[in-house]
Amino acid sequence: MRKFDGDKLLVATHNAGKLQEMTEMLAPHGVTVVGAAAMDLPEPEETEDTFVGNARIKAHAAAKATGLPALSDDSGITIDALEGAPGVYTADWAETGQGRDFMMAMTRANDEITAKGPDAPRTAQFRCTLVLAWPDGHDEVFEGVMPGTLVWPIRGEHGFGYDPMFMPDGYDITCAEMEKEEKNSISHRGRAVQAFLAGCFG
Ligand SMILES: O=c1nc[nH]c2c1ncn2[C@H]1C[C@H](O)[C@@H](COP(=O)(O)OP(=O)(O)OP(=O)(O)O)O1
Ligand SMILES: [Mg+2]
Repeated sequence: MRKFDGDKLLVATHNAGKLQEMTEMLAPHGVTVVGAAAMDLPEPEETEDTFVGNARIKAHAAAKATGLPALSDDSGITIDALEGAPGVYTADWAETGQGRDFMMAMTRANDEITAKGPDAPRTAQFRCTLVLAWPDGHDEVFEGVMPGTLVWPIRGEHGFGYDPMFMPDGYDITCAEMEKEEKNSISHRGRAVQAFLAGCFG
């Protein structure tokens, strides 16, 4: 596996919540995170139908544009009662034309599960694929999963996206009720970052 040997890492995301979590998780390892917006990078179209496909698009676009290694994150939620939906379309469910509305997206998720009947499982997984791409076209892929249950009504003010409806296995609070360190220690993104650190450092 190719090593990352810089001290500044371009994280190819326009999502402020992801960027904050990456910064918190990588700072203790001496890595300074720079986001896509700070580098004036455009937001590429995510035209693939897999997490790894879209993560590759974002990482390679940023690496080519800057000449620096770039780490992207493609993530989302897979709901068992909905055969894995919204999956790679997790962000699309929140799209309104005037920005994203995650209350609308979470309501849709709850409504679609409820429509499956009282016995439908409420289990789901948060999934994260990280791709580290270099300007020469090489890349490395890392994945993380967090299993849990979708609760209704939503609870908590922390985090972002679907955090207020996601209760990780082994917890009786949602990701939006956790301290950020706690979420990072068990989350899909946290697990993928651990794999990245184990694979690309040292
Ligand atoms: O820890 C999480 N807690 C709550 N919600 C989350 C999480 N992780 C992903 N999600 C949801 C919201 C996000 O909008 C979508 C991913 O969509 P995705 O295209 O990968 O990210 P994005 O468009 O927000 O930012 P970008 O593509 O610039 O990295 O899944
Ligand atoms: Mg996106």
